[in-house]
Amino acid sequence: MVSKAMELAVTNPLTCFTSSKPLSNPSSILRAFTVRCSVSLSSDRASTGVAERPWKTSDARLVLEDGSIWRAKSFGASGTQVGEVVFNTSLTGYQEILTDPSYAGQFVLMTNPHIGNTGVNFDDEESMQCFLGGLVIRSLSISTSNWRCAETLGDYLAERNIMGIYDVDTRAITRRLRQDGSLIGVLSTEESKTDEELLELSRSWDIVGVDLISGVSCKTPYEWTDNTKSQWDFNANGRDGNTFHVVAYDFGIKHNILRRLASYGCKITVVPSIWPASETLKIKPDGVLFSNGPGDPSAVPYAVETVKEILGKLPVFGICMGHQLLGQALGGKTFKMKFGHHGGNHPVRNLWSGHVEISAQNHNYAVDPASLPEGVEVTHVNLNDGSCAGLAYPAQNIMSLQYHPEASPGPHDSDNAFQEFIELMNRAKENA
Ligand SMILES: NC(=O)CC[C@H](N)C(=O)O
Repeated sequence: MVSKAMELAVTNPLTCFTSSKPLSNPSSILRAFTVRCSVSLSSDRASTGVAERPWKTSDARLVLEDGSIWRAKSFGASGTQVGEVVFNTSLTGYQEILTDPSYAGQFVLMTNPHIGNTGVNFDDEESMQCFLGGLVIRSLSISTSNWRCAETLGDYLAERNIMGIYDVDTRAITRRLRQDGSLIGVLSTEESKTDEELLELSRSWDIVGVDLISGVSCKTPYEWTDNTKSQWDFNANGRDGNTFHVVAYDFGIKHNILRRLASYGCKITVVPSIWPASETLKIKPDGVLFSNGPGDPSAVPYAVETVKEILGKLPVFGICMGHQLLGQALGGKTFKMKFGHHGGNHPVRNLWSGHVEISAQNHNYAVDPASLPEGVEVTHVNLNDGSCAGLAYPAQNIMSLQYHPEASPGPHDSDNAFQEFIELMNRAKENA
């Protein structure tokens, strides 16, 4: 009997099924063997050292809330997981993406079809954990070839209990997300679960209105001392060597924000998302950074209150979630975008300098500039859709960016934003 979800999927022209039936044509068997044998070699290698079967058949499903069912092959962890599917257009840097806490609750679909070729190493992590819901890719590399590779991507995900699927039509899913907007999906390797059950799960879960930052923030304050390692450091000219003390609110902070601040000479105290503003003011830092973080910025009013209490008293810099919280604290509103911006190739115009930066982005929400009060300036605009990409309120030493000057992964065009924050702190110090 054809299930309801199957029926929906069959009637939907974009729905993709990968056959798990044995192939009858000998030349296609040979083709399948040559292509897939190596995949199973790489994923089976870790556990047994030998390939157990010549090719892997589809053993996983991605069920989207629109009723479409995408058959795929699993790697990493197995089980059933629900999340919001977003697509990321970065060509490189999957490990930084996997460890970006802002992806909590989301499945990241990489539009670059070839993933896993550099394996993973332990230097490129953006946090101590993978918080994302799962990884969706077209093709899992059959080998890893990088001098820093310490482990295969599949083993890394399995150890961290993160599900991955490959051999799925990521272009078709991306086109659907662009057309209909981000969709909730369920990834499952459990044959015992029916399509209807998975569809029901996808339709009963939501990411809007949920506080996700409390699940990824540190629990106690700590000092950060590492800077960008000398072999990777760039843009070192022009740093004035002054030391500024920055309190960084960890709403899911990426390590490269901390590395870049340290490289610019900052001494950094990282504090949890619920750290009271009064405690920050007591420390008397030179400036405050409000970090990136996952989820709906309008679902964390306590963080907006903290930002409000600090505004006007110290120079502040907001990045992504931090920018959205600042927008709200200044009286503005945030809204959910259709499918957001996720990738390392987003053009942004700096309205003050006129320069265009190619930027790294990862957000599903944005600040509505029309909701902002007089005096607050939109400083940067995303050139793909005209959305607000940066704000400033010079009278109160406030600056913020919707995107990622720390990149990681992504181009370094926007690194100068850290220098601007240094100058903001410098001016405030001189005028004090
Ligand atoms: N990278 C981030 O800080 C993400 C911000 C916010 N959670 C969004 O999705 O819009």
